[in-house]
Amino acid sequence: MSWLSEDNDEDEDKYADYEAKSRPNPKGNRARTKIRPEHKDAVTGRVLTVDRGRYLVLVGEGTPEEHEAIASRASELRKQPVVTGDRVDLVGDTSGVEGSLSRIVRIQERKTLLRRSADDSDEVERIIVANADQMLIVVSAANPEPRPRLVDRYLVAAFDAGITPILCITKTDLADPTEFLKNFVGLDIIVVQSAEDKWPLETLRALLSGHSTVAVGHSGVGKSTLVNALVPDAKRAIGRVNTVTGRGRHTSSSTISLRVGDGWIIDTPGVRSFGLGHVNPDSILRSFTDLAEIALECPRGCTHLPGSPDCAMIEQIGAGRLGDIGRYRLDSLQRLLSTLA
Ligand SMILES: Nc1nc2c(ncn2[C@@H]2O[C@H](COP(=O)(O)OP(=O)(O)OP(=O)(O)O)[C@@H](O)[C@H]2O)c(=O)[nH]1
Ligand SMILES: [Zn+2]
Repeated sequence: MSWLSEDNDEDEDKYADYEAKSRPNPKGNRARTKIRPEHKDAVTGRVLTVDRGRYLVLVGEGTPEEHEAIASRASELRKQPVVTGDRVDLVGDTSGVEGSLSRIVRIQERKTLLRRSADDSDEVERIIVANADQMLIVVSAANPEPRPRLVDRYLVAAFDAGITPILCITKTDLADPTEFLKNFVGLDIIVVQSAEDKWPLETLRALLSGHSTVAVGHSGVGKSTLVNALVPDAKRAIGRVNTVTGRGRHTSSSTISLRVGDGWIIDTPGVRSFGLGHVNPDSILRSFTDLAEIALECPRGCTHLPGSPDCAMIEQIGAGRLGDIGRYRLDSLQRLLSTLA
């Protein structure tokens, strides 16, 4: 059976007995009394990719027995999405041999969770990736034109999730990114530049080493090109940018984890928007520790946006506290907060 199979539930019969025991009493709404099996023999794995109800899971990571297994999701997890990057417990046939199918019975506690809320272009909230500790925000210097607001949105999502952002600006052979990059000088983030035939592979490998890095970017910015250069076996589809609209075709359709040295890069499909309805402004302020300290003196409910009455940050930074960099940082913070306003 292909793990790309459309049918999510064809393995259910194998577990019919188990299902029957764990189903709630159809008549009542009493709590279930049956104790579920504890799955003591479960093995742990890393979800590499998800495709139509099938999960590709890496089992025995870093051991001589390391292999990929295909899994479905136990019915008791039905309401909980399992996403790329999740650590899961598997039962059943975890051998990974052709036709084998195991079953995810538990999702281990997540260290981070990157989400995007429903918005105009996508009406459901999506969890993009679990357990990433870095976000590589890929943006092109030209073709398509860089959009600071989209980068701001990625930054907000990263700060909110407690994920460290890194900015990678591609296609610097086509345009000078200096002006664009001025938008981000107030942020304490690493910026990497990339150009055709001058891929910053050593720099990126060093940054990715030992981390789980989710790569995000608007379609067509050259993210797949970079990922392919970093992980030559990955063969991520590379699209052509439509020269009329500057938009890339959607060529990569699923989120996938790829190994880069002793780290992981998690490539996501190019997105045009990034809903942030779930984000609390306080979580953004927390990422600016120097400014957060001043904000303690702000009036209750202060939004810190330009024009906020008696905002301590605006007053003190305006008066030179933290110097020039303070002004840039306040600008950046206000821009990020305004994406939520
Ligand atoms: N001039 C130039 N072109 C580049 C560079 N990087 C990528 N490209 C081209 O940009 C186009 C889009 O690249 P992709 O790697 O498919 O872009 P993507 O961001 O993965 O887009 P999706 O797959 O739609 O998410 C391709 O034609 C690439 O050859 C670069 O540094 N300079
Ligand atoms: Zn304030």
